[in-house]
Amino acid sequence: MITAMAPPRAFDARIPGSKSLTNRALLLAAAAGATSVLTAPLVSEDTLVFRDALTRLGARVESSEDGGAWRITGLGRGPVGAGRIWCADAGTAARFLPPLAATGHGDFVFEGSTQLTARPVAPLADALRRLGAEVATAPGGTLPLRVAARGLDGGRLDVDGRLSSQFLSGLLMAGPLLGSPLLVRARGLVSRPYVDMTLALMRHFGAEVAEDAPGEFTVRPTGYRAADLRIEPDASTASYFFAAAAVTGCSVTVDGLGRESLQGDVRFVDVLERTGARVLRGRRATTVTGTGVLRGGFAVDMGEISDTFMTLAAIAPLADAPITVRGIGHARLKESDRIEAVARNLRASGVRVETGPDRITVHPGSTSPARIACHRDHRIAMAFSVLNLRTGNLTLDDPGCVAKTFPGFHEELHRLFPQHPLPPPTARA
Ligand SMILES: O=C(O)C1=C[C@@H](OP(=O)(O)O)[C@@H](O)[C@H](O)C1
Ligand SMILES: C=C(OP(=O)(O)O)C(=O)O
Repeated sequence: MITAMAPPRAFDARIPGSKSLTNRALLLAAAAGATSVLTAPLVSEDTLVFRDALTRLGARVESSEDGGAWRITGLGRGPVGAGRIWCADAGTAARFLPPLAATGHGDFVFEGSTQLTARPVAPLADALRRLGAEVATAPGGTLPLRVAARGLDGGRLDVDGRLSSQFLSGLLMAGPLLGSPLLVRARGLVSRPYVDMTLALMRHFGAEVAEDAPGEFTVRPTGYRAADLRIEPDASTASYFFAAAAVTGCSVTVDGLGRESLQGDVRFVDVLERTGARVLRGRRATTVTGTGVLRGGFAVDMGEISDTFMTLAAIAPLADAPITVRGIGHARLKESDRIEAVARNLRASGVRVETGPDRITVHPGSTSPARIACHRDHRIAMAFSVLNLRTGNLTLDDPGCVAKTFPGFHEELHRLFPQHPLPPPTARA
């Protein structure tokens, strides 16, 4: 007798817009001379702080009545005036906005949270100084960063890209507002797909930028043209829902995130495929179907998609053999030292873990009850929530920190997987 297998339960996950696309599009629209409309922008701490910062720098941003679109009327040049600009926890604000400010005229001071202040901006400050800008940072090369702006000419520039790609992205986006062409060469660049996203969006807003040789760019001083853009769902955020499919043996589809996505993190599904999940890559949607069993016994370089390494590392104890992630040294400089944060939390729940400067190996094992230390890092909270769908014995010390990129994370995970506990309203974003 042949018995038909029941098809896996299938869900559509509602994933909010990409942070990286939203903040780039906000900046480029604010630098353009007319009005641009962004549809389906991400509404979260990182994008609201970026939007407020641009408003302080002189752009006008209005929300549609349902909040589903933002209308941005840009300046057509760099900002003029003076002000203190609050960047909160947003690396994109701290690294994209100072180069924009340097192309204007006035006095701008960029400040951030204690967490953001611990993250480097020195390579960016150095690059701006070499272009002739007057820039000061705190003694360790961190925020607060002050720009005394009086317009900026282009020129030839080497940028250190080993710690973050955001320095290069920020400089490239300022390029069309300079007085002459900018030729920039990046050394040791990490997170390359984010630079491709920068180039694609700059071109969408009318810029002329070319990659003359790998890592060498020319930006022409054309200014920007207003343009409309629909923001794709965030691929890093989608990784938690795809991983949830893999560990629970169901099927999760994210609409609007297809194989032509501008986001490198869409490649996280290739890594899940190595664990045995089935992946369907459509032009406009991606589906992951899991088996509930994870195949381990491999090493993978996630240096280009490092925001998703914790999604894999957190579920790795469920695999049948060790999993090693390498190439992720720069993940130590994000909202937390992410290699240490993942390792300590897994060890606290009884899992064997080894780390190196740019790698982590997680061994199979069952987890004992533990309180997960989030370090105010949204991705630690979201990644360990996926592991907990299977183990049910983990609690987060700070569930509200997901608000940096997905304030509704707990509600959406709970809607699809009711075993995910909803934190009390006071602990939520
Ligand atoms: O440019 C961007 O939008 C980003 C670049 C990446 O940072 P690094 O270049 O510092 O790795 C990524 O981790 C961050 O979440 C967003
Ligand atoms: C590293 C991150 O953010 P950012 O650098 O933009 O603050 C992130 O969202 O994982």
